[in-house]
This record gives sequence, C-alpha cells and structure tokens, in this order.
Amino acid sequence: MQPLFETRECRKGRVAYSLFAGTIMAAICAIWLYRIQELMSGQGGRSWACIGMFMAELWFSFYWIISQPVRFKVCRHSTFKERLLTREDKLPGVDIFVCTADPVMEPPIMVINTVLSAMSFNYPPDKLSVYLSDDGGSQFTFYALLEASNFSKHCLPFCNKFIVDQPRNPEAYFAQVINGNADHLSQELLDIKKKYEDMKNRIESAITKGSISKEIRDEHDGFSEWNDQVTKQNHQSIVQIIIDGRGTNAAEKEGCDQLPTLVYMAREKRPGWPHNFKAGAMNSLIRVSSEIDNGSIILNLDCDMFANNADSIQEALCFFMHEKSGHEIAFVQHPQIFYNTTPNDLYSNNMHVIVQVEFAGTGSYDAAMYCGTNCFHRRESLSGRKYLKDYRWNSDIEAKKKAGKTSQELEEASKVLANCSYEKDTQWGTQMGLIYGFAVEDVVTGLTIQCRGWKSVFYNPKRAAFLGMAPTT
Ligand SMILES: O=c1ccn([C@@H]2O[C@H](COP(=O)(O)OP(=O)(O)O[C@H]3O[C@H](CO)[C@@H](O)[C@H](O)[C@H]3O)[C@@H](O)[C@H]2O)c(=O)[nH]1
Ligand SMILES: [Mn+2]
Repeated sequence: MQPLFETRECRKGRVAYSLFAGTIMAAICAIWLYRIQELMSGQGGRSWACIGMFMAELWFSFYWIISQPVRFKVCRHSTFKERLLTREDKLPGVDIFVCTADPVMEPPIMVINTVLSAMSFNYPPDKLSVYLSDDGGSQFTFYALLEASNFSKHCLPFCNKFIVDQPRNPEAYFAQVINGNADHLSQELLDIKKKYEDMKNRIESAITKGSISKEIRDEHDGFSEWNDQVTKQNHQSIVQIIIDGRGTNAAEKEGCDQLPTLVYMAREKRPGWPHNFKAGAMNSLIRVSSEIDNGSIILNLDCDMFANNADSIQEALCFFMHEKSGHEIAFVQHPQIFYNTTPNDLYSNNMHVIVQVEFAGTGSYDAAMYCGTNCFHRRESLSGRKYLKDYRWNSDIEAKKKAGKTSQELEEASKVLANCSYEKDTQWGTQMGLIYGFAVEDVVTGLTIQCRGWKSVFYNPKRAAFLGMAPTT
C-alpha cells in the first residue's frame, strides 16, 4: 500500500548554520581553556565569582551541545490524505475537546466560533463529536452553545457547499470574505451572515442584561441546572447532549445534512476539592466522552484556537493510520500560529525559531513535545496505556456503549464521571490522563507518554491547521 505520509530533511541553510555553529563551538572551547588556565594559575581565577561564571558557562555549553543534533536534523512531513479514501471504512471516531474557563475573559461568542469551526471539519458527522468543557460553569456559555447548535444547521451545509479554503470560523470567514469584493457576495452568503449577526446580538444582549429570558430558558431543559446556588467554584456536574449525532438527528429531520454530536460539560466544582485547572478539565472530558462516543482519536483545542483547515483530521490520520509506523504514534502536535500578530510580529508570538527549528527538530527524533492545544491524541496513550511491541491499533474499539441508551441515560451516566470525588484514590493525574501538579501540564504529560514507549509527531503543514488569538500588548 502507498504510504500516507513522507518525511523530508530540510537542508536549506545547513552550510551557513554549520559555519555559525562552528564559531560558537570555537568560542565555547576558548572560554573553557581560559577558565582552566585561570584556575591552574592560582590567581583571581579561583574566586567564587569566577567559579560561578565557569559553572554558568558549562551549563550553557551543555545546553548548546545537546541542542545541536536537533538543529542539524530538521524534517518536514507531507501527508497524502487522498490515499485515506482507500481506507475509509476504517476511519476512527474523533472526539474534539474545546476548553473554556471564564465567560468574561473568553467571551462565549469566541468560544462558539471555535466550536463551529470544529463541527465543520470535513469528516463523517457520525464519527465526529465536539465537547465543550466550561470551567466557568456559565449559563451564558451554555446558551451560546445552544445558539451555535441551531446556527450549525444552516452554517454546516453552507460550509460544505461554498467554503473550500477559507477558515470555517464564521467571524474569521466573514471578515476575510466581506473585506474582499462585496459585489460578488451571493444571497446565500448574505443570508448566513445575517443569521450569524442575529445570533451574536442575541447572545451579547443576554450577557449585557446579565440574565437569560424566561422564553429562552423554557426552550431547553438544560437551563434547569442553573439556580441561585450555582457559582463558578461551587456547582454540580452538568452534562448536556445538545446534538445527538446518532442516526437521523434533528437537522436531518429539518432537511439539513447530518450534524456531529455536540456536548456541553461543566465538571463538578466544590470548595476544598482541587480542580487541577485545564488538566482536570481534560481528564473529565476523557471520561465523559468515553461514555458517550469513545472516539479513538482526541483533538484538544483551547477556546481561542480555531480550525483553519477543514481537512486537518484526515491529515492527522495519515500519521496514525500509516501501515508501517502509525501504531507507534501517540500524538500529532501542530504549532500554535496566530492571526492577529502585530506587523513584524514584534512580540514574537509565532516563535519562528522555536517552531520551525527546535520543534521540527525534536519531531525528527519522533519526540515532538505536547504543547496543549492543537494536538491530536490516541485515546489509549493519553489515558495511560504503555506501548508494547505487539500493539496494533484496532479502530473498532469504539465501544458501542451508547447504542440502546437514550441521551438522558448517557447524560446521567457521564455526570458521575465528572464529579470531584471520582478521581479520589485513583491514578487519574498521576498515571492516567493529563498529569497534575505542574503549570505546564501539557509538556509533562507529553514526556510521560514518551516514557511509556510511544512516539510523537510534529506536523507543521503549509496551510496552518489552527489559528489563534495572541496578546498584542
Ligand atoms: O482551570 C482552567 C484553566 C484553563 N482552562 C483552559 O485551558 C486553556 C489554556 O489556558 P490559558 O490560560 O489560555 O493558557 P495558555 O498559556 O494560553 O495556554 C498554553 O499553555 C497551557 C499550559 O501549558 C496549555 O494547556 C495550553 O494548551 C497552551 O495553549 C484555555 O482554553 C482555558 O480556557 C480550563 O479549561 N480550566
Ligand atoms: Mn491561552
């Protein structure tokens, strides 16, 4: 079978870099010689200040030397997603996790733009589920997600019909298209834009008013979860399956295409129980999604990172489904690229050298770092499984648990999994799921997965797979 991806070593600039690296190495050797001579001569070189300087220089030398193999072996992957068509019957279920924590700092309208971009991936909707974890436990975020689910019935068919290579985040798409030539705007585009703007106004006016009207609350039972006692830090688990993607769903009944499953989750929060920030949210999502869909691939997106390429799932699968080495790969990390950087990227948000040299270089050794958002994971390795030589991926493992259960039954069963006490005396946060106790839970989790024998890929496609919003001050 033809391979699903290929890897090329980048040799551009190698000679210039070798010259540069040579001069640094010569300077390092000269410093060592100088320090050793000073130490031997018994003069000022033995003072604590000089010894301290020497230690710092040795540390730099060590860092510099071990970083050279990475910088001298920068590779780039390309994928052949058309070849996946021959393996289509085996496409795995994909669960997308979007995390948000605060409805003020992360406005619900931005969050649902990310959710909509994730729902509109070019992937069979019955194999795709999008989960929103709301650590803010906010009814406004829930309301915005309900609005997004209604809007998706119009927006997804529109995307499939008209949007080829633009972002499928409505806000970014309209900004890009409308800024172009307004004369060519079709009626469909104007209609969908109007629907989007009406939705945005409804959400923003509810937030400004600080309450959700009775008519809206009556439209969905889910609002009954919010009462006067519910605060951000003190509330029960809330799981609401807003769109149940099984079989014929509401959209199809209304004559639209089938939609992916859409779930809202706010894990339980109680004073005195550690919530472990994003790592805690992710672990609850792993469990809740395993009850509902159990897709064998998980994609995590921060709420300010939207999908910019509808084919990114297929591209990532080219690594996981690669016949020769796919079963060894635990995760495929994409870089964080920002669309709103200042001219010349003054604050270096896009971290060009780190992304294009260091991340790509570590990726060449099958050891890409896990950097939180924009990462596709194999569910098994993220959940704590060790890699064993005879491991082969069985994409049929998606349990058919949900078959025969109603949405309400699934919701009730999953709420328990998002309770504070669920993790007590378990290996969650130490051996299973994302690792707790670190500010950079992603990096530590990635290293833990690699220590269990798995490999990882850094994939930086020409067209950015995800785009985010960067701080510009
Ligand atoms: O209690 C929390 C705190 C944060 N988040 C979410 O986690 C994401 C990342 O948090 P943020 O404060 O924006 O951190 P950043 O420094 O911007 O994020 C980078 O660094 C983090 C820690 O290394 C990674 O988890 C992220 O994916 C990566 O983008 C956001 O979507 C938040 O909504 C939660 O869900 N619950
Ligand atoms: Mn962030």
